[in-house]
Amino acid sequence: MDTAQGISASSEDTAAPAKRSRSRKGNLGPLRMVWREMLKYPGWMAMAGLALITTATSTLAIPFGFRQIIDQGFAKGADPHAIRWWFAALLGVVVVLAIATAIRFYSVSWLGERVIADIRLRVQRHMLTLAPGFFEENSPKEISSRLTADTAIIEQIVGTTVSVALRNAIMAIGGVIYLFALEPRLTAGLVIAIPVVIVPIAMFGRRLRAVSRSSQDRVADIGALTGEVLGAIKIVQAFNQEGREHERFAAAVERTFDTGKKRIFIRSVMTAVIMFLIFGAITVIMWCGAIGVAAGSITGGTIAAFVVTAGIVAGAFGSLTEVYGDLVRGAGAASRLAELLGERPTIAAPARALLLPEPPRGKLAFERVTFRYPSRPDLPALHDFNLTIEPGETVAIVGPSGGGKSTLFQLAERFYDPQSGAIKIDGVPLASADPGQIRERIALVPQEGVLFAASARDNLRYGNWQADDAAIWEAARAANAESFLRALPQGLDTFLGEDGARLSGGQRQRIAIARALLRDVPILLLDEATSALDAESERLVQDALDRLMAHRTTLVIAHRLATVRQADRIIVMDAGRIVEQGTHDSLTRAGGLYARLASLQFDSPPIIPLG
Ligand SMILES: Nc1ncnc2c1ncn2[C@@H]1O[C@H](COP(=O)(O)OP(=O)(O)OP(=O)(O)O)[C@@H](O)[C@H]1O
Repeated sequence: MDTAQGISASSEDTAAPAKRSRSRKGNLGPLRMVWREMLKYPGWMAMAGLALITTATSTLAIPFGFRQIIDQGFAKGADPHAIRWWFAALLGVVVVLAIATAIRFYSVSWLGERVIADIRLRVQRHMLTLAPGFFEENSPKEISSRLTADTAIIEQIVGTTVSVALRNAIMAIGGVIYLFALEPRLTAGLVIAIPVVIVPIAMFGRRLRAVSRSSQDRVADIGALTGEVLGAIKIVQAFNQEGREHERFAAAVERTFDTGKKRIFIRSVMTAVIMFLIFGAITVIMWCGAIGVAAGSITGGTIAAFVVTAGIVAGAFGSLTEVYGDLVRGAGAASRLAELLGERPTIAAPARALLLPEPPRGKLAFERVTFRYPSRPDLPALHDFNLTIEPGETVAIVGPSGGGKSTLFQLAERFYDPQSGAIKIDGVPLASADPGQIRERIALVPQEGVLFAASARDNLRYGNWQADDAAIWEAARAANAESFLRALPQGLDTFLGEDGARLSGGQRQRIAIARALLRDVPILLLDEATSALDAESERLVQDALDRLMAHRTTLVIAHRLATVRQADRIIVMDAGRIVEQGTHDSLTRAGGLYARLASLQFDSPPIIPLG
């Protein structure tokens, strides 16, 4: 019974995270990585190994003790002293078994938890070194699932499967030897019976696993659908689509129910078959044994010991049939994690990185830069592009959507390397410098102020963790963020929530500006927000930006008239090239692309060509 439950339950349990690991069947090689991680903890491995051997041997000692007790303890006129001794010994074995089981469970699970903690740390640290381009081809969602689902599979391998395999192998081998010693003829019969029991169980197990897997997929569909619909609740309600969304959800739920029904049906049949096979086998053994007892060739104790040991052996074989499948799943998970770890960063410091000159001047130059995004090799985002921005100069970039404005920022930060040409900071080509040092000199203020799910304080000093509260408030004041920050319920300790959902767009921008002010670097890359702010917010943001840009080299993707008016130079970009440059007045007079764009974009006050 135990075995039946054990096998059917584990067939289903192990199927839970199996969804993503159907590839690379039969290849256990990738598990070497997991083994290497385990070898870092030899003490724990030794303890787990010792406890494993102890539990397996003491489990086998129990039927041996039973036999002695039944044959000697229950016999008429048995020696009470001997009875006491045998029972005490049996209790002793049980105590050892209990303690060793606890130690085995703790040490093996500890190893499982530790190994996945180490793998997660390694993968995350490695991911942070990869260039952003990698995450365009490999979705962060997929990677995060590798960090959770795949590591959970490995945890199961280390924390359960390996221990189950070793313990059951010891018990199966030891048990069969003991059975032969007990009753060679009955054992021979049993050895023939074992496959009769195991093969159908294994077959059912496989079928059940497949169905469980699709059951998991259906559950995942429900999760995805819920996330999608609730995430867009305003659109759903605004378009009166509640009924339709409920129908879609109902269909997904019913599909899940149908697969669930299939799964529980297989499991019910499987339980019946397993019960019949196991109890049938026990009955047959007992029957043969009873004949032996009647003939006086076997004792009652031997029969008892035989049945208990046979149960243990059958259970052990049953568990071993599960192990291989688990190991294959684990190998799939390990290979996906190893793939991530094997990914080489495309952007890295050269062996001998040039140091940027001190003190920083803040000169930024693009020299004959041609660049295509790796995923769009046919389309040059920048084409033989030349631009030099002198220290302290403010250059505004304008141009139609897709013209290559944001690409300039991507390259200045060295998120990508151009196919030809060079980008230089203070005369040093970025490719020859350490990306860490380059980025120490640049502050990026994106269009949408990116906020982390953390306190206001941590959001402000992101990138300058040494900043104390006085410095934070000073930056907040300069960024016109002080008053709303002071009004937050717990001041700087207020949790800003995921995506800073508790702040308005203008407030988020001012936090991003304060963050850049706190970093106090010579080069500023500023992507002005396109979203319209009300007049008061606009004034506050503009005022904050003026302070931020003062004395810094600034490259600004401009969306406001005030910005282009103040810029030392305006660059007009189209299709990856500079098509015009000059000041607002000169470009407006020229009546080219800028004049056209400006009249569409900067609606207040209207631009009247001066020419
Ligand atoms: N990550 C990317 N992968 C592939 N192509 C890209 C990527 N980012 C931008 N592009 C392409 O490169 C070209 C330049 O894009 P870029 O984002 O620099 O334009 P932009 O001027 O900033 O546009 P917008 O004003 O709409 O933000 C476009 O054709 C765009 O489709």
